[in-house]
Amino acid sequence: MAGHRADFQYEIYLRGMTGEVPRLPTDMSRLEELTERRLGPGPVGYVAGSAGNGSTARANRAALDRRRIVPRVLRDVHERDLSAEVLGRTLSAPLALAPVGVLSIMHPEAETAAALAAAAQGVPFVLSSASSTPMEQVAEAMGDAERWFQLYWAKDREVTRSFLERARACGFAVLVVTLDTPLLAWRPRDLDQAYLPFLRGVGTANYFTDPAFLSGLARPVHEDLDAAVLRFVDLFADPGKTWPDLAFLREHWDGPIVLKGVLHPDDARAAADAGMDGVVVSNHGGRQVAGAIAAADALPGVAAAVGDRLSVLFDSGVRTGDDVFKALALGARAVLLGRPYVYGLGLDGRAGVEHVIRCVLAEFDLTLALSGHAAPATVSAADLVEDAR
Ligand SMILES: Cc1cc2nc3c(=O)[nH]c(=O)nc-3n(C[C@H](O)[C@H](O)[C@H](O)COP(=O)(O)O)c2cc1C
Ligand SMILES: O=C(O)C(=O)c1ccccc1
Repeated sequence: MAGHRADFQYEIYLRGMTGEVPRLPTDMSRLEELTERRLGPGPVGYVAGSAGNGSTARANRAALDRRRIVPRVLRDVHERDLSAEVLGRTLSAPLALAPVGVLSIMHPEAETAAALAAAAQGVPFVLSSASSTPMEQVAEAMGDAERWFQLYWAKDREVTRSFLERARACGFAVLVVTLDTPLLAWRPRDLDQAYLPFLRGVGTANYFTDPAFLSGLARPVHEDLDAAVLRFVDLFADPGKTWPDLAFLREHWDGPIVLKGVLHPDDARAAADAGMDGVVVSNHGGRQVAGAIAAADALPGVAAAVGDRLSVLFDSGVRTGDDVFKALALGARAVLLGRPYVYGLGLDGRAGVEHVIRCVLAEFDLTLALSGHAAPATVSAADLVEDAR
C-alpha cells in the first residue's frame, strides 16, 4: 500500500537530521495557549471563548479524557486503510474541518487558506455561512476538492433559497444545517470586551454578496455599513423554526443534508423521520448552552438511536488523534475538527492548518495501529473503558 498517515512521524525525524524541527508543536492541545500568547486578546478570545463560565467546554474535554483505550496486541496492523463511508461518500480519513466563521480575524487568507490546506490533505472542508470570504471565491480556489456548506438558516426565505442555489452552483456537495445557534449564547469573554467581529462587517461576505440580501437594503453596503450589519443580525438566524420547516430545505437541496448540534436521541430520530441524511453530535464547542451535556456523553445514545439510519458525525473537544479514535468507539462515523485548525491558521496560515491536519491524522493512524486495528470500521465500544467519576 502507498504511504500511511503515520509516515509524517518519520518525515519529522528525518528533517531533524538536518537540524530542522517543526515550526509548531506536535501536541495539538498546546496550540490554544501558544495562539493566546502570540495573537493578543480580541480575536483569540472570540475563538477560545465559550458560553457561561466555560463549564461545557471543560466537560467536553473531561468526557473524552475519562474514556480510556484498551489496546489489543498481535493483530496484523501492518497495512492500514483509514477511509470512512459517510453520507454515501468515501472519505480518505474519518475527519473533516468544522465550519468556523470569520476566519479573517485569525489570518488574512482566512477561509481560503484553510480550504486549500484541507484540499491538499484530502479531507473535506465545511465552509461557514458566516465566512469572511464569499463562497464562490473559496470554491474556485478549491477546484474539485470535497467541500460542504454550513447553513445558518435565515429568517428570510429568499436569502436561504439564494444561499442554497449559490452553494450548489459552486460545487458544495453536502449541506450542514446548524440548529444550535438560533440565538447567540451568553459569552462573557466577548461581552467583557464588547467584541463581536460581524458587528464590524467581518464574517458577512456571503450576505454582502447575495442578491436577495442586498435587495432588502435601501443603500449599498459601502455607503451604510451599519444598516447592512443590522439586517444581517436581524435575519442570520431564526428562533421560530420548527421540525416541519425542514421540508423547505429538503425541497431546495438535492444532496445529503446533515443537522448539526443534535444531542438528544429523540431529535436524532426526528431528523431521520424528516428525511435527513446525517447528524453532527455537537454542543458547538461549549459556545451555546452553558451547562449542556458533554458532546461525547451524548454520542452513544444518538448512535444507538439512529446509527443504522443516519451518518453520525461528532465534534466538540477533539484535539488529538486519540480523541478521534474515542469518538469512533463511541459511535461516530467521522469527526469534525474545530479550534485546533483555527489556531494553526492563526499561527502559520495555510501551512499551519496543514500541520494540524497532518499531526491529528498521523496520531490517529498510530493510535489505531497500536490499539490493534487496521481500519476505522472495526473500532467499537469494546475498545474503551470509562474511568469512575
Ligand atoms: C470561532 C468559532 C466560530 C464558529 N463558527 C461556526 C459557524 O459559523 N457555524 C457553525 O456551524 N459552527 C461554528 N462553530 C462551531 C464549530 O463548527 C464546532 O462545532 C466547534 O468548534 C467544535 O468544538 P471544538 O472546536 O472545541 O472542538 C464555531 C466555533 C468557533 C470556535
Ligand atoms: O461564534 C460562533 O460560534 C458562531 O457559530 C457564529 C455565529 C454567527 C456568526 C459567526 C459565527
